[in-house]
Amino acid sequence: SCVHPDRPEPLDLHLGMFLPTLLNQATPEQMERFFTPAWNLRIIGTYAQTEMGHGTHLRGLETTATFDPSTQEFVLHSPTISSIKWWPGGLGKTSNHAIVLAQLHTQGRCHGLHAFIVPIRDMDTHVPLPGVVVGDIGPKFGFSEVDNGFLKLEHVRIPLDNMLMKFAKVEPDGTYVKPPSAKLTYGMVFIRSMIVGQSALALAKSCTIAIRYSAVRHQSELRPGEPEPQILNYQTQQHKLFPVLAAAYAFTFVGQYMKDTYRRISGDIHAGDYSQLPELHALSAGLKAFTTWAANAAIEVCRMSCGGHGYSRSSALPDIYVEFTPTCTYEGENTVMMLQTASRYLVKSYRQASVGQRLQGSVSYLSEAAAQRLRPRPVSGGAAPLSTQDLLSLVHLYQRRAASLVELAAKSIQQELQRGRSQEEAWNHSSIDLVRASDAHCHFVVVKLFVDKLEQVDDAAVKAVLSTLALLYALKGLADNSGDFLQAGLLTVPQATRVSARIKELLEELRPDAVALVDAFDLNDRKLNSVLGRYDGNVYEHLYEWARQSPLNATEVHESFHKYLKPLRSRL
Ligand SMILES: CCCCC/C=C\C/C=C\C/C=C\C=C\C(=O)SCCNC(=O)CCNC(=O)[C@H](O)C(C)(C)COP(=O)(O)OP(=O)(O)OC[C@H]1O[C@@H](n2cnc3c(N)ncnc32)[C@H](O)[C@@H]1OP(=O)(O)O
Ligand SMILES: Cc1cc2nc3c(=O)[nH]c(=O)nc-3n(C[C@H](O)[C@H](O)[C@H](O)COP(=O)(O)OP(=O)(O)OC[C@H]3O[C@@H](n4cnc5c(N)ncnc54)[C@H](O)[C@@H]3O)c2cc1C
Repeated sequence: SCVHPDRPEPLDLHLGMFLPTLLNQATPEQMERFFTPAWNLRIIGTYAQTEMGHGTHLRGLETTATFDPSTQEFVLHSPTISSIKWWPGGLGKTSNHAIVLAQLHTQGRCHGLHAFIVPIRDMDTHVPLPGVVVGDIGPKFGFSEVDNGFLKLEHVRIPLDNMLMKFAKVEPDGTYVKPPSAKLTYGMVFIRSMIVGQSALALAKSCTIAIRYSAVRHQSELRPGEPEPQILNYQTQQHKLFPVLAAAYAFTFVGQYMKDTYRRISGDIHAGDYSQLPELHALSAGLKAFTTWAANAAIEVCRMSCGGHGYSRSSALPDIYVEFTPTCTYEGENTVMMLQTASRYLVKSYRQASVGQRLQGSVSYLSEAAAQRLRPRPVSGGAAPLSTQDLLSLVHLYQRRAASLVELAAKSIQQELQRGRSQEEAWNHSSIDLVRASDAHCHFVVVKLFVDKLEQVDDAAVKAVLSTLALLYALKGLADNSGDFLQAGLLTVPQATRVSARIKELLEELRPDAVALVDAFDLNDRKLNSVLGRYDGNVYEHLYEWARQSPLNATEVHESFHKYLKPLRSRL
């Protein structure tokens, strides 16, 4: 990042996971011994959890850490080819330490996954230590700046005090002391919470580039005989880009909320109050999946809306995509995260609400829905009147859609059980519904947070344009998911038609402010690194200059002419 901020780099894992894991799971003595040198880059670490055979299924990880009381050491070992640690960033060539997640064995019993600090390279020569086989996993889709690596441990011995023991402990005689909560050793909640903000940044960069370029690009004919219009004047171009702009603002507010919530709840956890950990896990897992999936798709929309020049690396959009897309996989594969939110939180909350429990936090609406189910349904049974102007009524609509889909998933599980399926099979045969329920829950949270944020805006003009963006975000989501709302009886076909018409009006309303709204992200040219997204709009001259710098243009006649073309001609 000394060359360019935001590009992935080998130290990302050291900064983004190694240090935070020490902060969350090291004892004060371990902080002294490891954090200080790690902060000064004497120790450079990574977070080695995933193995060749397992990434999602943590309980299936095979690396072992066996306590040897005779020497007061743990023996770290990779017992199978599939147990080789695979993927950790900075592992291949950069790190000299790793936090290794391994199955802890002591006094003949396995106590599950725990974290161990394992030196892997000599601190002075950087040569791999005895018993350590380490290297890079080879070229990837992107992330070429990062040495994602493999690590094979052959009976490597580390001191007892290298197990991160803030929560769980192993006594010198090998006695295992349980953590106050088994959930504390999972980790990853911090980085998932941070990724929500990364989704917002990726969206802000992409729509800044695409909207600025769409304001300077003139193409085709809108009215015969008139000059070629800005492509931003085409309704289809607005329909592609303005919802992305709205999502960029929405996710910025959600990212701030996620950071604040993480800070608040992790403070409670450090004070010994674990009661909010399930909400934090469910929210961070769900919003990480929801925002990265949405941003991943939107970056491609922005690239394609720039035509051929969008495909050029000069636009920066290919790099933004290649660097962002693994967020849908790492830190918890998105489908699995959505299932976590649904199975470990939403369905559990639905069942609690169904027996009259008053729920708090982001699922409090499920209590309302449960109470609603007990009240007699209105005879009409039809959808409530729809306002395409009133944001609060739209928030309520999203809330009811989420409640409906959570109920649908819970009932699906019930029906599968009644068909005689086992618990596990019943859940698996309802997993499509579970993912839909999580998606709808997260969508409601995003819409609600966007509207809540407007209450904090004092400037009338800013509030007006943000309200227009919030309306567009909510109505576009309603149109894109109209099946859910129709199926839940929350929308009629005439209302869906009105929504489409209102979206067109909002696109027109936003057109005059579109460039100002992306300028407001205040992403300077160095951060954007995009010829198409330049603040001065001077695209063509800089595009030509950028091409001229291409290494292929270092010589007028490329050596390939003499090496291949000319000899080929002589043989024809
Ligand atoms: C600083 C800004 C960032 C800039 C960038 C910096 C760095 C770059 C960072 C990242 C990119 C590069 C690196 C990427 C790193 C990685 O990818 S690290 C590896 C990530 N791997 C995963 O996330 C694994 C995903 N799998 C799992 O989490 C578990 O297998 C899963 C939860 C899916 C299932 O585990 P299992 O043991 O089967 O649990 P259960 O489903 O049975 O649940 C048991 C209970 O535990 C609760 N729980 C589960 N996970 C957590 C958690 N993380 N936190 C808290 N609680 C958790 C769950 O709710 C259950 O609770 P109940 O029993 O229901 O009460
Ligand atoms: C760029 C990059 C950087 C990474 N950096 C690190 C790192 O620094 N440290 C580290 O430890 N790891 C790292 N990883 C690994 C990453 O965490 C894993 O790839 C991720 O957790 C997914 O696990 P997996 O690859 O085993 O995929 P799998 O879990 O095998 O997923 C494959 C498919 O199976 C599906 N699936 C799996 N389980 C279930 C289920 N229970 N229900 C339904 N469907 C399921 C998934 O949805 C997916 O479609 C990195 C990965 C990438 C791409």
